Amino acid sequence: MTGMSDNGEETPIKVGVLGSRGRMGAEVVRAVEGAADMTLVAAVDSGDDRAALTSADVVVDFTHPDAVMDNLRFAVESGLHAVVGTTGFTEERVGTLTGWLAEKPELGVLIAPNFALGAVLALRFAQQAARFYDSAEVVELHHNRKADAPSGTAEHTARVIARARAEAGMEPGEDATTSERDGARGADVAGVRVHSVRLPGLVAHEEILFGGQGETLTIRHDSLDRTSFMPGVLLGVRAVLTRPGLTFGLDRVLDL
Ligand SMILES: NC(=O)C1=CN([C@@H]2O[C@H](COP(=O)(O)OP(=O)(O)OC[C@H]3O[C@@H](n4cnc5c(N)ncnc54)[C@H](OP(=O)(O)O)[C@@H]3O)[C@@H](O)[C@H]2O)C=CC1
Ligand SMILES: O=C(O)C1=N[C@H](C(=O)O)C[C@H](O)C1
Repeated sequence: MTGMSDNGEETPIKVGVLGSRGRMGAEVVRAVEGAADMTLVAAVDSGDDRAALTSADVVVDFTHPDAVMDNLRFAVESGLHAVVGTTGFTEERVGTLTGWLAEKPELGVLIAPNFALGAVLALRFAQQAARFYDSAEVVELHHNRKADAPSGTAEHTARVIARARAEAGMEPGEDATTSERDGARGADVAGVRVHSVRLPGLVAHEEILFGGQGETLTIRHDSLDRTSFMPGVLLGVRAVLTRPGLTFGLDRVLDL
């Protein structure tokens, strides 16, 4: 709840959704409509007027990596908190957003590469495991309508693993490959190989594989349905109101 009305009742959080006709946006619209402490004030998709969002307290963005920065600039300029699931956040983009937020220190923006609880836990488990194994690789598997590869989750996971290994003073894992067809060893993300699979029937899945002396460890998460992301999105909407500045990752909100 955002505050008290004149008669002493708590007022619901006013939420606007960007990308509202997409796979995720439509699910967010349903989740907000079903939340007792929220009210949906705007549902905006490609070609719609974003002015409808200005009555919101919080905007939720599930659009496209090419659209999200412009949407965020609009949100910050309009004095709206934002919860963002859209992928494509490079360090440069995070720096740009941080600059915009410096002009509006009361505003909060939460960006989460993945809102599913299990995916957030898998990331944390991978971070803990990283320093105990010689090598790590990530395999992400998604539906074939996905625009970006590797997934934002896999990219973030690889970077977190790389950072944990560097902090532990570890060298890159041994790999004798000298002859390689392009892409056969996946994308190199901060020294960690990331492999992307795209198939109809899949939703969102990730395996983090570690190898060491005589053993492997596999951490796997499966989103079997897009409702898996909704508790995290609603949690983010509630949390962002009291978290000024940029928060990156739902793990921060869950206090893991
Ligand atoms: N963080 C997380 O937990 C999750 C993140 N994602 C990410 O969310 C994003 C969206 O995924 P998904 O819902 O599957 O994609 P969809 O393509 O199904 O939905 C995106 C929607 O946004 C619309 N859109 C595009 N540009 C704009 C704009 N400028 N303003 C308003 N609406 C716009 C699209 O319209 P049109 O098609 O006409 O362009 C479309 O309706 C992706 O980056 C994906 O990786 C997905 C799942 C979970
Ligand atoms: O596009 C998707 O579907 C998903 N996108 C996010 C990502 O790229 O990590 C989150 C989840 O994997 C689903």
